[in-house]
Amino acid sequence: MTDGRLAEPPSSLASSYPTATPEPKATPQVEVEEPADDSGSDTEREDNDEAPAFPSLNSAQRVKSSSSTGKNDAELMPPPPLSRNLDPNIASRTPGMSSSSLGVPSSSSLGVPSSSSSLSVQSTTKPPPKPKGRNKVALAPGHSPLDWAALKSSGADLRGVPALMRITPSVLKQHNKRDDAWSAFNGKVYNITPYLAFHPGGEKELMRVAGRDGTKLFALTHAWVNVDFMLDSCMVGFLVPERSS
Ligand code: HEM
Repeated sequence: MTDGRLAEPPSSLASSYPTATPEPKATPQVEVEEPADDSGSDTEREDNDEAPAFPSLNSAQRVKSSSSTGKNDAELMPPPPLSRNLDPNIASRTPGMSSSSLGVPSSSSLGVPSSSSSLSVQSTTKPPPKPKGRNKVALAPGHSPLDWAALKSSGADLRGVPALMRITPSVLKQHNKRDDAWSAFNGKVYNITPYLAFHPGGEKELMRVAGRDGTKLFALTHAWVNVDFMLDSCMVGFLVPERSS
């Protein structure tokens, strides 16, 4: 059995661990005066009252490791981040903080306007502004752009004239009815009657240029539309100035 002496380090060992336990000689000098009824060897009793070192100074735990944790640096848990910028907790991020340090492209680099917070979600519920002066209409069945492409390449006569003509503004003006509508675009005159029901902007809009030069209005509405390609099979001639007589 242990009698307390076993836990007491030999004087040689104690001197080799100066910081592990208080100096054995310092404390006993104080405590030896307090117990008055103790008998026997004073020196031994002083040592017995001393709390044993735990783990024992010569224990296997102490021997096998040079550090107090028994683990080397590689086995230890890494220290907490020094800066909260590195904190993966989203709630701790400050608004507008650069996210480049987190490996995330910043909103400004993506062309996304930043609001109060770089992490805020941009609202996508706002509808885009409706362009003014433009309004597509619902085309009747069989009158889609594909249907028009099929019709104009079918070989059907969409011109209504045997050959291309020289057309003056006064002559053009005579063709301003729905069933006989001509219009000039970029110096070329087209029979627009066959295209009326296929026009995505509606018959009414297209009839605004019937019997006159529609170049300006066409360019103001949809300059990207290729009228030459759309109405090539409807061409009736070229717009020329009035004859001076
Ligand atoms: C005969 C010549 C014309 C042709 C071949 C033509 C053709 C077209 C085409 C292909 C579109 C669809 C455009 C798109 O989806 O981006 C369109 C739309 C439209 N067009 Fe024309 N167009 C002609 C003349 C006109 C004229 C003279 C007007 C005059 C006011 C007009 C008013 C419109 C409108 C308001 C739309 C609806 C645009 C939209 O909201 O997307 N078009 N047209």
